Amino acid sequence: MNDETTIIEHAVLERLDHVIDPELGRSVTQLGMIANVTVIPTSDAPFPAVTGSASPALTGDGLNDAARNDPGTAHDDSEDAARSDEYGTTDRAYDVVVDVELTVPGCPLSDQLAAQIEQAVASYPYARLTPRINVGTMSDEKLHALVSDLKAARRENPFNKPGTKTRIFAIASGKGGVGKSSISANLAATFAALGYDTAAIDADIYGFSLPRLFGVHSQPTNLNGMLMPVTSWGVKLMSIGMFAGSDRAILWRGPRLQRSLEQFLADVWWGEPDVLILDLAPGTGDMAISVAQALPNAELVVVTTPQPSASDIAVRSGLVALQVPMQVRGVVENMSYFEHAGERLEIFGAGGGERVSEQLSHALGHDVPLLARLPLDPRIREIGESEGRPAVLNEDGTLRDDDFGDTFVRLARTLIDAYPSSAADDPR
Ligand SMILES: Nc1ncnc2c1ncn2[C@@H]1O[C@H](COP(=O)(O)OP(=O)(O)OP(=O)(O)O)[C@@H](O)[C@H]1O
Repeated sequence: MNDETTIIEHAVLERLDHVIDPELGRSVTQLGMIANVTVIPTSDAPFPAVTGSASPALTGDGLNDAARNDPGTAHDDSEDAARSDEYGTTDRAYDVVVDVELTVPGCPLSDQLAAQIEQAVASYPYARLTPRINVGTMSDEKLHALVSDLKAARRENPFNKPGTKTRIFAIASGKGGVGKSSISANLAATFAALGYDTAAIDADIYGFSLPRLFGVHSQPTNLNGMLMPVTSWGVKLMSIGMFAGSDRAILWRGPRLQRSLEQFLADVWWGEPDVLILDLAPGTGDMAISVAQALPNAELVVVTTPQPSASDIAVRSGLVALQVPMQVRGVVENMSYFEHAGERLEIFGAGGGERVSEQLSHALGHDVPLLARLPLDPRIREIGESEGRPAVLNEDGTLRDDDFGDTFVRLARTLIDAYPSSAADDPR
């Protein structure tokens, strides 16, 4: 190996530092996924070049100008320029063989990663580099070490650590069928579309809905016992429903379903999302207590429909905050009205959201506002359940530019922009 190939090899490795594994959120070099980089002069290229010749890269008409300007391959060009001055490399051509080791064989994101690595290699501006990517799989030993590292890193940054940046919104309802899952899915999709790194957990173990609402049919990747959430519509998702029917579900879950939330938190690689949405099981039961224990920072949002039969029990789901350290952020009234010929018909009556808001404010001693009222709209069911897309999104994943979209954007911003009113002086 001559000096120049060594320099290019280092430059390629530096560029690969900027290639981020989409699932693990770390660079492929940091994860040990680059087993080897070999730089070989291409046989039919002019070699060696005349040292000190004018460099096309430096005069602005060089190779890969577009790639140089790509922020994804941001790099300290002054160092490269010095190298180019020294070696005059711009008319040289090399094959760059990159041996990539994936964490699991047949990783669904391997094509995406390979393309990013190719782009990073080809973006080197001072020589013509032809990437040759060999994709393999990590040895069990290496994978074991990587997963141990990740687990250690995760322990340093759990969701319940004071000062964690992740805001956790737990969506609760007194009874089933009021739209808690639909609201969880649409709220998560809204946060993601607004640019927040967003995760969602289906904590409704027996009545899971999120896979269907997000059109997820795949299973999470299992990295030696650590699971990667499945990303859909920009949201990192985890649900027991992704395992239904598989042997792995039974093995992983065991008989202790009530401890599922802790397992979702402990066994899944979440990184550090800005927002975590929890779709709780209906009722006032064990799951809310589990959430409060595992995630004391969680903020509860209570969903109700307008009729008293729903709102009375919704109040009880909020009163759980009297027993456990959990902040109740507000109330969302769903199926509030149906718009027909310009008129708002209150099919399920009126006032449920306000009643829940007033009663919880009174009982908890701080303001529990009515945050939003959502219409009864058949598209919520049709798009969510049949098409596997949260109805707040257009087909291209952008937010709907109408009342429905605006309501969710306002709800998301209200939740994220303000901290719970009583958090600062809550002695718990
Ligand atoms: N605003 C709405 N307009 C029309 N249909 C809605 C609306 N909100 C929810 N739905 C539909 O109502 C049904 C129940 O909604 P969803 O599953 O979200 O409720 P849930 O409270 O999570 O119920 P469960 O806890 O039983 O899963 C679904 O078919 C859903 O598509």
